[in-house]
Amino acid sequence: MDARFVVPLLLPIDKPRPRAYHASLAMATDAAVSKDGLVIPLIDFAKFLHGSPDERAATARAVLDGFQTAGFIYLRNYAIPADVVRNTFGRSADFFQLPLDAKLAVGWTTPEANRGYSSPGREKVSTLLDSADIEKVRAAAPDLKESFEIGRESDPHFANPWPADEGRLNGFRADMLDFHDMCQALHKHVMRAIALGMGLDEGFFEPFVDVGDNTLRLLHYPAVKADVFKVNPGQVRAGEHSDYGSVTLLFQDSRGGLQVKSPTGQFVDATPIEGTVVINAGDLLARWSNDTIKSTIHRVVEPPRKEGVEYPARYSIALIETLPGTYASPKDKKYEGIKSGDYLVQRLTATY
Ligand SMILES: O=C(O)CCC(=O)C(=O)O
Ligand SMILES: [Fe+2]
Repeated sequence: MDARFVVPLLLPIDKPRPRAYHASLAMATDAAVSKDGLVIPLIDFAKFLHGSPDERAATARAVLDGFQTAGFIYLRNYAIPADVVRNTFGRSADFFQLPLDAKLAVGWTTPEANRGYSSPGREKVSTLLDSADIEKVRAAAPDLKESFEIGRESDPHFANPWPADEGRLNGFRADMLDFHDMCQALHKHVMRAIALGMGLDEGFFEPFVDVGDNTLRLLHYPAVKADVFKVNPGQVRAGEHSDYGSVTLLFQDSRGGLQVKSPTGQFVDATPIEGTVVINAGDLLARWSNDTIKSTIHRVVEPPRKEGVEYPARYSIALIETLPGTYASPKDKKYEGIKSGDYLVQRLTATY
């Protein structure tokens, strides 16, 4: 994991915005979610990728505004072809159908490596920071999920453990690395939009994201008896948490269950919308932006359609990227500098 120092920005990014700014936001976005004071915009990213300078600027401001208000956005036309996303979901299902011992053979080892397979119950995401506290909630209600983490393939210190390239898993590694590359390109465009939205040079973040230190995370929430959620009221598929990195790209299937905490403290459904990717800001970006950007709590619970005795499996794929520090003047600075790699290891150590 590459360790980079926090770079404080000296830019007043929270100046009152002129009226025209809000008018341009209205043009660039619809709402994907609007409930209990939580408005998550649905943004046409083609207008950033291929639009006129005015369209690009308005889209960049909409992206930043979404991260500053909800902490979440939905993008459509984000330039990863739909059949590539579909294929990646299919390959992910192939992986999780392997026998348990084959998956354990490529098991997750350490927070520093953060690569490999975690069986159901291994990881407990939460808003807690202390390992003993997390252990208590894990024992009471383990997360009903399994995952496979894929890190940067060219990392000089850590190698990705790959399942044998045969049978159903033939070509799995190549497909995952291709998808990892496409996500990394999208991540860079999103960071360019954030920079432009902030009034910075578009390439401002490039030196911090050029290495591509990100984790592609395949997630499988197995089919589960519906009464599991009734017997244990604290039971969830993934506990409430915020993400650790800069931004997370989240591809979800059509099952539903993802919920985002509203400003009034209610969990609101982040309903899947075909052809979109959900993107949320993580703790490092919040910290780095002096909390002008929100790292919003979210979780995965039983699906909203509560018919039948068993809920079908849910799959999702997340790309999590780490990053380095925005404050108007040194006295406004809320956090000390931290290396992104050290921060991630600190959080992962408590979680596993
Ligand atoms: O599976 C999902 O929809 C959410 C996953 C998530 O929040 C995470 O991996 O951080
Ligand atoms: Fe998350």
